[in-house]
Amino acid sequence: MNKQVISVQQLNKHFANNHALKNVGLSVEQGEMVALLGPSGSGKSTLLRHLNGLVCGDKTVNDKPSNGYIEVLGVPVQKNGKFCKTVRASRCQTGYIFQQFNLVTRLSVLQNVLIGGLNSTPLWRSLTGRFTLAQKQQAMNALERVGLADFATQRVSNLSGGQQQRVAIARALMQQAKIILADEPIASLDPESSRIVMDILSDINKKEGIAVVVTLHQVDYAVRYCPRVVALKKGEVFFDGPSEQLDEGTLAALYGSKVTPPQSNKSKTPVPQLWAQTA
Ligand SMILES: Nc1ncnc2c1ncn2[C@@H]1O[C@H](COP(=O)(O)OP(=O)(O)OP(=O)(O)O)[C@@H](O)[C@H]1O
Repeated sequence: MNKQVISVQQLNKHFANNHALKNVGLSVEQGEMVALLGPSGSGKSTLLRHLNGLVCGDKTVNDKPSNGYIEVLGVPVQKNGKFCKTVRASRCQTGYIFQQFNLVTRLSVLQNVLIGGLNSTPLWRSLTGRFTLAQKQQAMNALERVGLADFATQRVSNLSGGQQQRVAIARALMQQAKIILADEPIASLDPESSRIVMDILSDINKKEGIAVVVTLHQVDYAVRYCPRVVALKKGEVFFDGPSEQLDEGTLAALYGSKVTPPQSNKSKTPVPQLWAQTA
């Protein structure tokens, strides 16, 4: 049996009176590629941010102390609505990809990738920007991996959105992330750039065995790239299973409107049509 890399138990999160996550439980094993689906506002980003220790769950549930617990890569992230001391250790091993790339656009592509290795760099080297030859080689390898080695010296601001997202993935590789959490990584990209970014994430998942959890609005991309789908609805886990089991009825109940399920996730042809949800 594969090692469990993410464990979420009884997670609740309120924002004032808004119950954004309701008793969420989730378990992800090493090597899995999981799509997180659900209508807008269903809690996908909030759940990802909890996994990365950016947000803490509720301390109490119905006036009783919460039993909420999150563990990532065997390291406790938060327990009973409080961060654990080990949260930083887990964050160092977690690559986080944002919709808006989160790069330093005035720096070069290579410098942005090198930033991914800062956790393993002494402070004085980080502050002076003096990276070792080995680190530069590692960063170049990461850029090679996402097909951007030729862009290493370019300013990030000169790159397209799709290319910038590939730099963000290279940065996660430089970080030697053991899992990747990607929050709507293709939401602002055109279909061709989206395909390239999803191909790269899928390749990293398959070749390195890195678990990937990716929030998506496009059901077709989820089915094509992710063998497993977890769908949230109004903060609750509504569906958790093989993506091929996402039928028309399930999708209609999830999104509250008719959504045609893609034919097959085995198809090698380009993703033909987007079933983007804006509910
Ligand atoms: N920092 C915050 N402060 C207050 N409310 C928040 C905050 N973050 C999220 N919420 C609320 O929590 C709920 C879940 O939001 P979340 O962004 O997780 O949904 P989502 O499924 O990722 O949506 P989308 O697909 O539109 O990004 C929403 O009602 C949102 O308004």
